[in-house]
Amino acid sequence: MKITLLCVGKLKEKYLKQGIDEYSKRLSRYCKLEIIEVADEKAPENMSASEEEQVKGKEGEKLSKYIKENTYVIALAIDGKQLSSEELADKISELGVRGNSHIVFIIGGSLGLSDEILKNAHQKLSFSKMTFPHQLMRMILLEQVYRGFRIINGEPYHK
Ligand SMILES: C[S@@+](CC[C@H](N)C(=O)[O-])C[C@H]1O[C@@H](n2cnc3c(N)ncnc32)[C@H](O)[C@@H]1O
Repeated sequence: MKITLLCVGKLKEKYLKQGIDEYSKRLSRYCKLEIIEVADEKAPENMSASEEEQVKGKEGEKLSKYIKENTYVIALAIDGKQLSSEELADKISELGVRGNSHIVFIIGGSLGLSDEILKNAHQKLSFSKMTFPHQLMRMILLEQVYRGFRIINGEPYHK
């Protein structure tokens, strides 16, 4: 199975880089992992709502270039559907069985994802009602995907 993380913005924090490297290494046993970053647009304070939409739209266009056919697209969104770790594992497993062996997770930038990206995704996934910084979200997602593969394979993992 191939897993792509499609992200707006660069990963800058060293401590997060270390965590992401660790989970990428662990995941290499289970899937082919690819992390793609697209540049974020400048988003100064005090932008109007329409300016914010423009920023998200431009970022969305950059993301779209990397969304290929025959992939299952999961957009991370606060108002998406919440899943337990077991349910995420089931989803990954089900997609693998159905032959959708390429999942693309999309993480937005500081303003979130464009309506277009959210509308076209197969699923919107929420990790809670709280807002996480996009760089941290990347690591949390990788940990949950790793946990998912451990669950699928019936392998022990700390509770
Ligand atoms: C800083 S957040 C964006 C906040 C923005 N105000 C919004 O409502 O989307 C950056 C990205 O991280 C992801 N994210 C942050 N918190 C999340 C959560 N609780 N569940 C799912 N994704 C989340 C989303 O992809 C979001 O676009």
